[in-house]
Amino acid sequence: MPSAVLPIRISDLRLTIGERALLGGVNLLIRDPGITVIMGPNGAGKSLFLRSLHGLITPDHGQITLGPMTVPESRHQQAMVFQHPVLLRRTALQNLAFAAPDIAKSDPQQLMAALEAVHLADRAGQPARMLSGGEQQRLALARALLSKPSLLLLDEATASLDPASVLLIESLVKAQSARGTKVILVSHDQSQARRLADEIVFISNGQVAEHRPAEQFFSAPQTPAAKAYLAGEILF
Ligand SMILES: Nc1ncnc2c1ncn2[C@@H]1O[C@H](COP(=O)(O)OP(=O)(O)OP(=O)(O)O)[C@@H](O)[C@H]1O
Repeated sequence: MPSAVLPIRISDLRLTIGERALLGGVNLLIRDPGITVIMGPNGAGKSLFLRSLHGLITPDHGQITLGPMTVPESRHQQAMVFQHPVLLRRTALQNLAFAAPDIAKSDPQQLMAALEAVHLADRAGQPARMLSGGEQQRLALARALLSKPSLLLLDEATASLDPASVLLIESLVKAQSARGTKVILVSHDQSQARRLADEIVFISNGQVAEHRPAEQFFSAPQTPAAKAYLAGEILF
């Protein structure tokens, strides 16, 4: 079944701070389920864009609709994972219980199952903030998935993890996508984007420069900015 948040329509999204247009009129139509990877140089506006989708930032201008919903209306169907997870000073299990009090009351076994799914069942009673970076990120993902989101947003969620942790998170994200959750993730990691992406959105200077199927983007990028980015040339 297609995700309830599709299609995602973004029209003329603008955000200016001082004299700088950080988002300079983003237009994008995401129709397809699967995994959309957002790429682009540092400072291009990828995080601002993702945060706008999640309602953490209100742009000055423009519209976002997700299926029939506005951002506030779809918010309870969305979950977001950040590069640096924010966890409570409680155990791993208590972090999940706090995020999902209804489940904690009605079906606490589900919380243990969520920990098992991210290979953290044996860490249930440990303080979350004492877990390693990779373990904390797995816990953040388990927390995000508890709500069975229609839209999962990840902002460089694997940027500081070791290869095994990266692959585990990727496999969980792929499995969630296969269950019908629309996934939009920001990544600079070209190998990761090739492994995960159905399509690529390339953002440059606060605008969408390319939006194409992943294999086409990687084999024949169209814009000078995307060509330079993929070639590892620094863009300022
Ligand atoms: N609250 C803010 N006030 C002023 N400028 C901001 C603010 N938040 C972000 N910016 C600027 O907006 C630009 C885009 O930021 P954003 O975090 O979206 O970039 P990004 O594409 O995610 O970059 P990176 O790949 O480095 O994470 C950057 O130049 C950043 O400095």
